[in-house]
Amino acid sequence: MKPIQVSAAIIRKGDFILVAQRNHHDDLGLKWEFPGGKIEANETDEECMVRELHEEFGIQSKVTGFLGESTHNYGSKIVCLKAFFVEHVSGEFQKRVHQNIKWVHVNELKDMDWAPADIKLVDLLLEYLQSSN
Ligand SMILES: Nc1nc2c([nH]c(=O)n2[C@@H]2O[C@H](COP(=O)(O)OP(=O)(O)OP(=O)(O)O)[C@@H](O)[C@H]2O)c(=O)[nH]1
Repeated sequence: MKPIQVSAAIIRKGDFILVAQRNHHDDLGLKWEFPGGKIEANETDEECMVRELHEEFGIQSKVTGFLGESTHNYGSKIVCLKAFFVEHVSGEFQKRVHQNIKWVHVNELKDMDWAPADIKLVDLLLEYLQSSN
């Protein structure tokens, strides 16, 4: 099975990170994720990131760095998630596709009910934040 390539955004405001809850109608409904989505043909990971954030929230953004990746086998599909640090450039966040979106303090990230592929990314993010303090 070929992994599905997905870009996921780490958007930070001080000690808070933007997290999104998958719509109850969707696969992995009500699990929390980092916003983003599947890479389309002829698109780089970074272009995908900016496009998805515009589609999902109506914002303009730019990718400022790469955190790391997590590959998870869901049985019916394998997802390769690449997490990027993203800066919010302009526009109000609008909740267009998710059940919920919220800013969560970094100390509370571990307590969220994450999509399984994201658990490794949360660990990478916490390590990164500890080492950059
Ligand atoms: N955007 C995003 N997708 C994630 C994360 N973690 C994770 O397992 N995924 C999976 O990666 C895929 C992302 O595709 P998408 O966001 O475009 O999702 P979708 O609901 O349209 O997918 P579908 O076509 O499988 O229904 C989904 O299968 C989703 O379950 C995450 O943190 N962010």
